[in-house]
Amino acid sequence: MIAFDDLTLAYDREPAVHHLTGRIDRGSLIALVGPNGAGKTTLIRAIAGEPIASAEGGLRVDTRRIGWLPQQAEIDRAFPIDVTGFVAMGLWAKIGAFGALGRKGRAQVAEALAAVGLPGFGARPLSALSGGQMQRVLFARLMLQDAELCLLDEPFAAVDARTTEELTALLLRWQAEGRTVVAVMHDLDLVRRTFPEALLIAREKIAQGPAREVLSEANLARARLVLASDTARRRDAA
Ligand SMILES: Nc1ncnc2c1ncn2[C@@H]1O[C@H](COP(=O)(O)OP(=O)(O)OP(=O)(O)O)[C@@H](O)[C@H]1O
Repeated sequence: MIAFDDLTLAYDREPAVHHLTGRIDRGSLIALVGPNGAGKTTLIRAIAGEPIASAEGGLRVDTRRIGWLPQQAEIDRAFPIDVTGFVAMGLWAKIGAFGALGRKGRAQVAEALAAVGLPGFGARPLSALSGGQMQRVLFARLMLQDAELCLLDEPFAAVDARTTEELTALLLRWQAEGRTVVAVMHDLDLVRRTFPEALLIAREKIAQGPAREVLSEANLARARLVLASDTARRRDAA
């Protein structure tokens, strides 16, 4: 589904992702992990098709049906829209941004809200949701996109244990439906428990494979070391 070929992504000539080679197979459920500043968000944004200041090497993504779940901080919750209107954005590819939602669309939105545990929340303004409820709403929108490739940036940040458990079950369901799911993750215990596969990066690739093996103490220590020495080298050069 995704192939990296000596991929380097940089801002202001500082590489955030460095000489990354590898692939993510169709149907994978994979966690993208690494220390702060490792390049995870940069990489997932590039996969989503966002232009990055400077890109070298190859990045191939084998579908245009991509669904994106941004970090919550990137969403303007004060925007005057209700939950139905927001979740319905997931249908834009089908009905267009200005198309009428219609009875079928409304039913699909209601079904998605029920699937994320928020039945009857459609008329609430976005600003009246808790953080965990907002995360469920983002999952509902992604669900309606019916994407082949689902990309999620820190989907469980600031979400309680029960919500995390319920939303994780959705990721597993999407994988069982044949979708490819890539999620930037910080909770390594959760990754070990629920993700079959992980890709650990520290600008460069540290390891990829079964999550429990990738997240060994030795690999995590190497990731921290690579990032710290890279950062120190940049500081000395500055
Ligand atoms: N828009 C930008 N302009 C310049 N530098 C940036 C920009 N976005 C990110 N960077 C830099 O690129 C590097 C990688 O950042 P990125 O956000 O991809 O890391 P991350 O692994 O997602 O980090 P975190 O776990 O802290 O969210 C960092 O050094 C960061 O400062």
